[in-house]
Amino acid sequence: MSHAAPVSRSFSASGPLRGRVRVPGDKSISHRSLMFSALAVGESRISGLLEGEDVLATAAAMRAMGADVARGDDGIWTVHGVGVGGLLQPRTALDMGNSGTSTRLLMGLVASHPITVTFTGDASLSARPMNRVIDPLSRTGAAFTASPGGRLPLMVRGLCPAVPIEYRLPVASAQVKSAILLAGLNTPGITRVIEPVPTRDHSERMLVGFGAKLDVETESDGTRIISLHGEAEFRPQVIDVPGDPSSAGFLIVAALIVPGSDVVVENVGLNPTRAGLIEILRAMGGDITLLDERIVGGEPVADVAVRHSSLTGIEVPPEIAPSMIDEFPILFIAAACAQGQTVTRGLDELRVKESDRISVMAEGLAAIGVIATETPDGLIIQGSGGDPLPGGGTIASRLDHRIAMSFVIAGLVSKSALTIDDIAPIATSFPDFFSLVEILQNRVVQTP
Ligand SMILES: O=C(O)C1=C[C@@H](OP(=O)(O)O)[C@@H](O)[C@H](O)C1
Ligand SMILES: C=C(OP(=O)(O)O)C(=O)O
Repeated sequence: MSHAAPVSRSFSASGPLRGRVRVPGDKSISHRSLMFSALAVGESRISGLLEGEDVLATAAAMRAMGADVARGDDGIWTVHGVGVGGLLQPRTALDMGNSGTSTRLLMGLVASHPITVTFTGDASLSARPMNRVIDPLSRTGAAFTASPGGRLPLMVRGLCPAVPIEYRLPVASAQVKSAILLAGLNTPGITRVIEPVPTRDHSERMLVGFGAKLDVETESDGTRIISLHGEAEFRPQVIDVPGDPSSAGFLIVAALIVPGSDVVVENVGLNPTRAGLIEILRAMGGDITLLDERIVGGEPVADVAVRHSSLTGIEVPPEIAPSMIDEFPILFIAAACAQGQTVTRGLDELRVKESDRISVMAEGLAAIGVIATETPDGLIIQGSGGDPLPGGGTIASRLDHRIAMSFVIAGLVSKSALTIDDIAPIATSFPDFFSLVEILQNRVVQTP
């Protein structure tokens, strides 16, 4: 599932953004909906599934391991699962494309099944660290043969029955936490993950929804102890996937920085473990109101009303990072438009995403005339005080959807057009991105 040829495109200053748009389904919840439904015996139905390339890679992998996964003409996905412990040996290597979540969570699932699976991916995914899951999963008895540095391509030989482990996370990572819990599903006894810094909790919520017995204790310092009872039996579910707050973030920041904008982004998931961006943008002076707060698919959701605002730079507290980890690239664009300086730190994890998001954003901001200083674990950005950004440069998106989308939004407030060398990666998480931006610009909808 490697990308098509690079698609370069230029972006220039936009008129006000106005209107209402609905963001597509949450990527994290979409991956988990497919994986968990594939472990239930019977038919699960999923509406609002994100149909981005990353999630389609998960769908293909679950099919290759025996589940029946199909999309109806009404957009509802049905999955007939094989049962916990029932995953089959795939005939070929599983191509995970650009998706870290698919790879790491599936490595966990495979680890406790009696199958051997090779995972491959694109150049970005093949540069990302997998030892963070190989190390704990090896303790369950699974065997790994990885490329140098614990990279893809790699092979997992699962062990059944596997050994239940207790593991304290050395990095704040929902992917590592989830990989261990998923290995625990087909393992006798209790698998325990100790999470000193809370990360997104979609796995915990959904595992309980599918019928797993899982207990979470929170200690006085915020450490979470998650205990999963193994040999679970999953019941099929009807799932309504809420909208993706990480995708919404691009449209929310666009409305804040493009003068005259007044936008409602509908159906935004606001799980507290994902809602850091809105908190920080409000602290910067963003006019953001939550409308019609409700529960969708067991998750808090609201429509988010946003008006153009004068933003002020702030120091972003590092503790908030896990709840907005994928939103830092677009926060940096908001900071570039704010009055004064924005300081971020504690963002080491950004260096191991689809690209090194600290240095790639620093390089891109420099290319469009924004002063940004790279530190070992963050960026310090001097804002324009609401003036247009100079623009004019060319941005290397480096197979990273969030870098590409962040600079599309920067282009909307740039004096001279900026060029992005490759916008194709946007399809990994937000295939409708351009249509939604164009709807808000009241332009004719065009696909790139
Ligand atoms: O569990 C998940 O669905 C995800 C966890 C995060 O990764 P890490 O766990 O590596 O921080 C996030 O960046 C990724 O987009 C999705
Ligand atoms: C980091 C991301 O995804 P993944 O790790 O699944 O590739 C992301 O979507 O920003």
